[in-house]
Amino acid sequence: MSLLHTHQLQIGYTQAKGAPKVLQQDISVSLEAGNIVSLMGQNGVGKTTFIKTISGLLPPLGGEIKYGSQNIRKLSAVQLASKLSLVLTERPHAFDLSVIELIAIGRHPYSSWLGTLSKKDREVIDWAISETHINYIANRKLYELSDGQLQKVMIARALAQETDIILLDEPAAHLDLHNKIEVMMLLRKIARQGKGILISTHDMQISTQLSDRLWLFNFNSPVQQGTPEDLILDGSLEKALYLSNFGYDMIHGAVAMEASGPKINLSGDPTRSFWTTQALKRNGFQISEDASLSLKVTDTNWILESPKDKAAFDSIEQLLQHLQSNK
Ligand SMILES: Nc1ncnc2c1ncn2[C@@H]1O[C@H](COP(=O)(O)OP(=O)(O)OP(=O)(O)O)[C@@H](O)[C@H]1O
Repeated sequence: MSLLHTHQLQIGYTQAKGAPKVLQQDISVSLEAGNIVSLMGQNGVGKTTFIKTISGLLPPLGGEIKYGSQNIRKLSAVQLASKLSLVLTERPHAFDLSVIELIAIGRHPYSSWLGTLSKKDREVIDWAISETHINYIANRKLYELSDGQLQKVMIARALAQETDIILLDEPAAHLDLHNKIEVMMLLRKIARQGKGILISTHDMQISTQLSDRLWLFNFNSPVQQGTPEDLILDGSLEKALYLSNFGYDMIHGAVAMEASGPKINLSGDPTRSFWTTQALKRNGFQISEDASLSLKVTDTNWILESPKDKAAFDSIEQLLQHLQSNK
């Protein structure tokens, strides 16, 4: 079921001289219930402008935005707030509020005209706080929070809004790895309950591991869409992110380190070999089966063998020191 779709949407902004500047055009996409979509593209390609346009903060320059069967233009601000929640990177203005007060604002579309919270409102607020693991900061003021803590609070507020659609602009920008994984798992769980989640991100883990689909914004060419794996295999992701020049290693999701130094034939435990390979390549060594120098990675050590010599090392650091001194 499509929760949100755009038809030939044109996005951009109005310049000081008054003429509109088009950033992207002919965007026809659909956000389905139960799906996570990542919006990707280079800096300045128009991702935030798109998110702001579909959430009604910026006017479209052309085309159509529909929530279900309703055109966005027919929806009041309160109606829109009951359909979508938005997590932007900007810090909220009301910095003197406490965390719990900010999250309670997410209940605004449902609370009475006096703003009084019902029992249900309180339950939902408690649920949002507990799902995002922010109980320990619930009574702090927003100005007391770190960037990462604030980011989780903004996600909690979006959850408390209980909308079918959640739009997030760079949700992991300030999160450490633990918190990023926690948020990723939470978004996955919520999506599978039937929500549609759109994330604008530069994070490869979020876009390729978590997302069901990618929408790729390019400069001077149409938006591409598909499952992450298809767009990786046909080269679209690499092209959209201008990674071809760097020899981006799409298997490991990392820059392929160019090496032209001595060759080493490496074998052994896969995990330990993976990290050994990374350290060797960073130091200029090539991994090759036709090398006279062989390295066996065991559970406990690293055994280096040349036609003349054999030595064992207890750590990658020791191995590197030996290799560097004999280069
Ligand atoms: N009101 C405005 N006035 C002038 N330029 C603007 C305005 N709004 C957006 N832009 C420009 O439009 C381009 C797209 O901005 P946008 O923030 O949508 O990009 P983005 O894809 O989200 O980039 P990033 O990955 O860096 O966050 C940028 O070059 C930005 O400077």
